[in-house]
Amino acid sequence: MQRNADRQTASTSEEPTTGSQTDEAATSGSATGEETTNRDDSGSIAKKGTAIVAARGNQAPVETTEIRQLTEAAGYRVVDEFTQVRPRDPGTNLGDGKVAEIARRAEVTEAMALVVDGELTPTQTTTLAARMPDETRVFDRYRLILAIFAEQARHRRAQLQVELARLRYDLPRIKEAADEGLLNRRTERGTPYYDVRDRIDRLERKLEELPTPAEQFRERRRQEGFDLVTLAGYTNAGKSTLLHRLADDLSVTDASPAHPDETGVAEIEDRLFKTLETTTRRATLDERPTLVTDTVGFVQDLPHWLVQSFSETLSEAASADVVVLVADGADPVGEFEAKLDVSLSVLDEQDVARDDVVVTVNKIDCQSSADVERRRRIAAERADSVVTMSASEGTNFDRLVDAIAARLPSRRETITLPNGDEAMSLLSWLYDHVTVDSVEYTGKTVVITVDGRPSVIAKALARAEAIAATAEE
Ligand SMILES: Nc1nc2c(ncn2[C@@H]2O[C@H](COP(=O)(O)OP(=O)(O)OP(=O)(O)O)[C@@H](O)[C@H]2O)c(=O)[nH]1
Ligand SMILES: [Mg+2]
Repeated sequence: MQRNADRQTASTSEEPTTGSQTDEAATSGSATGEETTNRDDSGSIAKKGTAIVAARGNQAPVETTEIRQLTEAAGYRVVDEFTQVRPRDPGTNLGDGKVAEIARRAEVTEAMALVVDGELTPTQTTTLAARMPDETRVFDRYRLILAIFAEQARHRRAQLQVELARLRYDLPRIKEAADEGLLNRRTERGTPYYDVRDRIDRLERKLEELPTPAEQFRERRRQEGFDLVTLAGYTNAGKSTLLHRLADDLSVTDASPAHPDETGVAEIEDRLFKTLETTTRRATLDERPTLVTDTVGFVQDLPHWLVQSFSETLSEAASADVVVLVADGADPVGEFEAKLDVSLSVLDEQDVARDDVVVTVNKIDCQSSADVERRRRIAAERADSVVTMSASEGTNFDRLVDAIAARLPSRRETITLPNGDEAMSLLSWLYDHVTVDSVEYTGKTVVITVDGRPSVIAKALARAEAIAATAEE
């Protein structure tokens, strides 16, 4: 009961029409502690029908590319767009005339959504919804992003994070709605505002208590001698494409995965936010066993509270040996530079050392060599290791692997063993776990030179000592 009351308070100010099924599921699932999602099996967002986007700017032309892409990422087909170059109208954001025009168009196109680029106040949302046809839901930019995240969240932890992000978004709005008299209902436990604040507190505690399988998994894998590489960067830059190229065996899914993410095959699509949770695949880089993790793409103008809610995926970067920052070389140069700066500062915030970052200028197949060079220089001003490449065509892929390998922690050692079965068994283990630079047979002994993660080399040396000790007995 309480849940419904909460739900209503959260939706009164923001969602004039009811939330989607998956929105409901994500909310109720976390409130009751059940694992419930109404996703379809493919994990994709169901097509929801048509949408109209509207954007306001201070001068023409008003940019609509990203809001259109976001709307498509949410599962809508954009049928029309309206732009407005006028100061913000306090009542409707867009102005009465424009709203009337949009309403007529929404009627004709049977639009299921009106997406306004920017932030709407609760009053504006209510007013806009009242003027649109009944079936047209009204979203602002952040509500739309939250809806995408809610639908894509597969695991319990991600679902809780999404709900927390939604509530953080709702809280100031609920307060504003209450102040404006749009909301004066009290629930049995208090005011809607305090109910939501309580839920935020509860969720934060719950998230703190939940074990983070990703962390445990990483620690174990590190012990086992895997190097950890994380792919980061803006949405649509080509991270998942690169993961496909780096991974060992994408067609095979592990029957008993050590971690739920490990079965995942990262989806590649020319759509924003295709990857909303991390996916990890095995790869062999310079003969070293590596785990490569694909992460959620950054998006321009993502508010801080939203970034915070997805800190877990960013923390993948912090615990990696190497972070490959994938930059979209097909972006216009100004945008390329701006996004690179934001990406690097996000990594800085996560305490990723610049030395551990390899910047890839991706999609060079889309640019002339002069344009590629311009972008390479911009990247080289900011990071020591820069590779220009095409993930989809494989151009310079080897250079990227070399650049990553050069940054993996390593220790070089020469191991001398008495020749025999034991030595051969250790040698085959070494081939699996480190780079074997040379093997020399000198009759009674085998001299092996290896290069690999310090923890693995230490393990190999201990095994070699044990073999030598047994041979002496
Ligand atoms: N021309 C060209 N297109 C590429 C290249 N690499 C990736 N793409 C395309 O760019 C689009 C986005 O690629 P993804 O790999 O899904 O991008 P992503 O960074 O994983 O995106 P998110 O999961 O949304 O963060 C797809 O259409 C890819 O085919 C490239 O080197 N050249
Ligand atoms: Mg992806």
